[in-house]
Amino acid sequence: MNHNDLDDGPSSSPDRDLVARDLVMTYGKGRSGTLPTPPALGGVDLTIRAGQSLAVMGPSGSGKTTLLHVLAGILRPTGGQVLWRGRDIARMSDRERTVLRRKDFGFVFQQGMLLPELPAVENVALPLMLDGSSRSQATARAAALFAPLGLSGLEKRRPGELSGGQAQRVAIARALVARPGVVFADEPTGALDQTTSAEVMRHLTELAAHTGASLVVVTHDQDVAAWCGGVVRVRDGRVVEQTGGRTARHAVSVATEVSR
Ligand SMILES: Nc1ncnc2c1ncn2[C@@H]1O[C@H](COP(=O)(O)OP(=O)(O)OP(=O)(O)O)[C@@H](O)[C@H]1O
Repeated sequence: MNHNDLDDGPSSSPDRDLVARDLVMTYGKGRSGTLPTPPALGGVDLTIRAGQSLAVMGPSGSGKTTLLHVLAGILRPTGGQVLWRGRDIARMSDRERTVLRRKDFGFVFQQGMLLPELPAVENVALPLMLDGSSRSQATARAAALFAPLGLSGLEKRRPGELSGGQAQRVAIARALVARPGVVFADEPTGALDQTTSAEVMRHLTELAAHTGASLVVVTHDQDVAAWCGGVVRVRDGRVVEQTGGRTARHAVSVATEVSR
């Protein structure tokens, strides 16, 4: 099997750090005569280094998903900067942010969000085709990810014919196939049992580490967070603690396994 497309390995480059500076996000303005809405993010500074994997944890409503969406250019912050490759994402036009999300970022959501009518391999190939690859090229590159993710033989299945864990592994392949700089995952194992969840996290952290992508995972689950090299704790829209900062713990083992 040829894994040449995956063989760059993690590297560190300040140019590929994702940096948040004094991020503020306030939803709505609050009705006149009422108290102003408290900000969902109240001034967040955070650096996600190239190849680093970080879990974002915190109580419900603390601002985790808002932070992920602002970092990923899905939401425009009320204040502050998100710097990526020398540019401030927060100041980009909607069109530029759409292109950036397609080319530079990958996404894994709680429910895979796969297109139900397409076979698994075409779901994975989609980001490459949107970026101009031919169907045959895109499908070949997508298919090469199935074996490392333990999905051999499932290429032609529709999402409805996959288990929850298999569907999430297909979503992981789709998130990483275009070699993004950063992968954002919001509760990627929220719908899975503990064993399947561990398997999905193993694949997600291994593939991200092997391709050199940074990884940001929002989770309530300590076991899920333990797969990441660091943890950011958010409370009331602020980062109250950051620990760790390594690449994913399986960076070395995957390099061996995937390159075999
Ligand atoms: N679209 C929105 N409009 C208005 N307020 C919002 C919106 N989305 C989130 N909020 C508010 O912003 C705050 C942070 O929400 P967010 O979803 O980021 O928290 P969270 O930590 O991800 O929560 P959970 O763990 O429950 O998913 C909450 O007070 C929430 O009610």
